[in-house]
Amino acid sequence: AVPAPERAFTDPHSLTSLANPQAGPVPIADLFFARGNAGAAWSPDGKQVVVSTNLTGRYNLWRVSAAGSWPIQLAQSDDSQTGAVWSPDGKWIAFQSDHGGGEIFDLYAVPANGGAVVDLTNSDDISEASARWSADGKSLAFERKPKTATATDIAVFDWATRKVRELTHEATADHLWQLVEWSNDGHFIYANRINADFTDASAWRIDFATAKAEELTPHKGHALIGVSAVSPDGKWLALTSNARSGRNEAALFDIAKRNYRWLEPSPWETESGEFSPDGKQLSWKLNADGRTDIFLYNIANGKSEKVDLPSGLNTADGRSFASDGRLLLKHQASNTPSAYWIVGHDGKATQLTYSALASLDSAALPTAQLVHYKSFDGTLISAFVWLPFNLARDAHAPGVVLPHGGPPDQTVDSFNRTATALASRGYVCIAPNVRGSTGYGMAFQQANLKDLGGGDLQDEVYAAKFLIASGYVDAQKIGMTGGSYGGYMTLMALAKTPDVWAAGVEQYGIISWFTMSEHSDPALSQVLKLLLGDPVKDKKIYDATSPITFIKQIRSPMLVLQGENDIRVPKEEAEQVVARIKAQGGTVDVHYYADEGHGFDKRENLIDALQRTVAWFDRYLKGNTIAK
Ligand SMILES: CSCC[C@H](NC=O)C(=O)N[C@@H](Cc1ccccc1)C(=O)O
Repeated sequence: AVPAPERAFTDPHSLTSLANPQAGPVPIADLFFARGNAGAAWSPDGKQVVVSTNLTGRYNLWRVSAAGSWPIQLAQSDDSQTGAVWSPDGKWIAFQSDHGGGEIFDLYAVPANGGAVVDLTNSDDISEASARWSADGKSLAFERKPKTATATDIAVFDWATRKVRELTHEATADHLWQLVEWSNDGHFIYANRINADFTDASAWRIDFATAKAEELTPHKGHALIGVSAVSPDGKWLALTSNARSGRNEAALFDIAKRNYRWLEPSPWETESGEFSPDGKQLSWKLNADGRTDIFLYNIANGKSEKVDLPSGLNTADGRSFASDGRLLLKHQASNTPSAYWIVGHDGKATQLTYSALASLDSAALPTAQLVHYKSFDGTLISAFVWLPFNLARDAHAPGVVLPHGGPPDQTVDSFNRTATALASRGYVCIAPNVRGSTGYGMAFQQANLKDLGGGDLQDEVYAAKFLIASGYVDAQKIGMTGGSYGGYMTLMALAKTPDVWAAGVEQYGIISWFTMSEHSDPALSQVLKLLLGDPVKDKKIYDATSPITFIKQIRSPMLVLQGENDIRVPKEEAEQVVARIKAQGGTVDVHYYADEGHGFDKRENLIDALQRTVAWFDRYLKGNTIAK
């Protein structure tokens, strides 16, 4: 068994469908009129907040009074506007935007009181993103990646001259730089240098004047050590490191003495956040099996207090402290769409934004419950299960397994529109955190290395078995759907374990790691070398882990959904899936979304993709030809 935190095993028979006279199929469009939130930032005076939200069906910037007000749209575009940061003089908001999901971002700025948007970097072949203002407002540090480069570097934009100066020049092909923030005195920029498969990282300090970069956390072997903030007096770093236990742990790091003060012991992963403006507190996050809470650590007495928000997924988008110490946090849960909350000096949390359609009553929405089951080799797997209301335990219900992307990622207790749509229509859904997922320590995260679609696929199969063992689900009516690595898993599942699955919906999934290494973004081709080895020397591994090797065995109907501009899993993958299944006489359908990249962003496409998914499962798992 792969080592991971201890959890109690769940008897599948203990799952019990609740009676709920209010329950019924949630209209799919309503789920996407529950708007999303893609980042928020305080104004320097703490009176206003800028939010990236899709109130219009597009992620644009909106300004809202921190005391609560009707939101005012600052900028409009068909393309998503994210990463908003307010200039220190309060006059400008810088942000990033790409074209049609193609991930080649420019940096833009919009006057905070309204006015024309300025394209700051205006470069078609270089991506500029994640801007951070220097405290004097004269410079913006940002992450820079030319389209054909393997590495992301750090550069600075001079506000007065509009000139860009590159600070780092990554020499290896398999490392990238992640910008964190400036020191208050403007002398340094803090950043993380990370290897492309996210198994090794170190905190660095870059001298703004000379561009000299110094590694602050050198270490032997592989360890993930990342800085998330620097204290206002420049003495401490907020660090997250797995060097001590193999699990991410939040720590304070004394820059002069180069030593650690670990915050709170926990069997679960913890992550450092930001310092309060007075430097007395550090925020940190506890991730207990996919449910997260924010805590405030008092640096003087070493005690932590939990921020009082409802249970679920409580997160900080970065830059969450206002200048007077109030906190801006995001809360969501499986039956609650995300919203921003402000935590006052008295610790009381007040909801700032309301994004759900009034008709989406949490009490009528299926809620996810956390379960734990044993996989083929005894490894304990955590999963969220959505059990429909009013369901008879008669082994008649269809079931759907929802694999996540990554592979290093985690299904968390978020508002999951796919699971809600399906569970409200009688599908029992399960979203497992299979080996390879984050959140359970590095040994667990690396347990699918060079074995993609091996042990991790078996963990998905055991998720299906868990549903069947509950007594609710018909073993002949199990489907799978997921995006990216989740799409890969769907292809691998229907091809390698065809007896288990009656239908699949693969969204921008990978059919061949060989063609991926030719067509994917150069940075991701490097990732493949770390995950699988060299495509020529390690051909056997590439063959054994590519769905195309097993595609002849696919028997169940497959729906393919793909963005035209995806640079991570390019359209060639979807085209091969369709061509191969058609050629062997199988059932396959496909829909390509123009102006979409890796995942769908535009409301009409999100609605369309979920409607097609539900219709596919209604047809092939329930035997209905018309979707409701
Ligand atoms: C160490 S995996 C890094 C790849 C990246 N992960 C996180 O964002 C990613 O884009 N993953 C894709 C799938 C993929 C994996 C490897 C190479 C290309 C694509 C995903 O979103 O699941």
